[in-house]
Amino acid sequence: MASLVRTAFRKDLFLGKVAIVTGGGTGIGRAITKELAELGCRVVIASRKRETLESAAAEINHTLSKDVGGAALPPLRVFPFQCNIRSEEQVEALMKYAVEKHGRIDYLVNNGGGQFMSPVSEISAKGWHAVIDTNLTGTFYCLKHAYHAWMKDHGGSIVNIIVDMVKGFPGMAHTGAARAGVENLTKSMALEWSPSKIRINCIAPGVIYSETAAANYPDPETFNRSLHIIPARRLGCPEEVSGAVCFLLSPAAAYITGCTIPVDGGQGIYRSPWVIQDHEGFPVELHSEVALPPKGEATEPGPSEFLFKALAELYKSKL
Ligand SMILES: CCCCCCCCC/C=C/C(=O)SCCNC(=O)CCNC(=O)[C@H](O)C(C)(C)COP(=O)(O)OP(=O)(O)OC[C@H]1O[C@@H](n2cnc3c(N)ncnc32)[C@H](O)[C@@H]1OP(=O)(O)O
Ligand SMILES: NC(=O)C1=CN([C@@H]2O[C@H](COP(=O)(O)OP(=O)(O)OC[C@H]3O[C@@H](n4cnc5c(N)ncnc54)[C@H](OP(=O)(O)O)[C@@H]3O)[C@@H](O)[C@H]2O)C=CC1
Repeated sequence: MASLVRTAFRKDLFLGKVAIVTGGGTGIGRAITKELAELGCRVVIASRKRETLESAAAEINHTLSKDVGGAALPPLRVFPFQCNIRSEEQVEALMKYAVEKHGRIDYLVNNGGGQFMSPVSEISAKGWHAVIDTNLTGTFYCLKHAYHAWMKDHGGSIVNIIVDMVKGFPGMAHTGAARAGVENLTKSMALEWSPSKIRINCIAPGVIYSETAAANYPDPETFNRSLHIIPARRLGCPEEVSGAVCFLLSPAAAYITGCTIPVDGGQGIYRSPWVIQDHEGFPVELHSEVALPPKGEATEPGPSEFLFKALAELYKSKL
């Protein structure tokens, strides 16, 4: 049976390599795991839910190519390991397992994470810590222990999955803060660890649909409602994040470190999903020589309509 895994890369790209993918049993992490394994890599998938990991590993192993260019590949290339990245002890055990059972850690993909929607004013201390501990501290534990267990002496390549938070992340500010922390940590690690030949980069996905991701939001239409902020005018697929991860891990990215690649259909350079409720406007607190014109109604969405009208007037006046 031909493999069910599609990839744009050479089939033996990661032959003989070992990767760890946190959150590798679902959504984006599952797509990354499938592609790495299809390209010959052995992949340890790590997260909290043992059953999810075990069934994902079995399903993926079943779909992979059995050989490359006529040479047989190991039939089992995905291995589950239960680990809560919020526990430093469990992360240390994960890295130990990878080195002892699989011999090396060439790649680390810090993908496990998540959050819930809430205005900042309503986030409890427990909820705040849950999100920071998962996304920022969990990533720190994985980085630190992959370094000590293997990469310090042998090099490696790391990809951290963050989010599109270039315009802040109102509505999910805790995760925006955590991921901005990861992005900055990435730059520090790129510099501190360059003598060890470790490359480390981030990918910032936009709105990527998967059933497990959507299940985290109370309204199933949450993702579709984001279409107006996406220039590509569709949601992203997990496989589109995976392709970028494989590129960053591969020798083709040998001169890339400390950077972030958005995989977001143009969302990052476009508008924020957040709607500012109209209000009377900030008070002018300085004495000004100008009197501002009376404030009109600021309706959203639609600033581009106003801009187009102004440009049309300008164009007409030049004819
Ligand atoms: C706007 C842009 C549009 C744009 C819309 C599109 C968005 C796309 C951008 C990003 C998309 C994605 O990331 S999609 C991927 C989503 N996947 C995930 O989030 C999976 C992983 N997530 C989680 O496990 C959880 O969300 C996370 C909070 C991180 C950890 O949960 P745990 O149950 O393990 O944590 P605990 O330690 O038990 O603490 C839970 C506490 O967190 C708080 N908490 C948890 N869920 C809560 C909730 N729904 N509402 C309030 N508070 C909550 C409470 O205080 C809980 O305490 P108690 O009150 O005592 O219970
Ligand atoms: N989908 C999207 O639009 C976007 C997603 N992202 C990020 O991409 C990553 C993958 O998300 P996605 O695939 O969409 O959603 P999923 O909910 O499918 O994936 C989240 C994964 O993280 C794992 N995870 C969560 N908490 C922990 C923990 N404490 N320890 C170990 N593993 C954990 C989960 O496994 P388990 O429950 O078994 O622990 C799960 O496999 C996340 O970091 C997410 O925030 C970023 C931007 C956009």
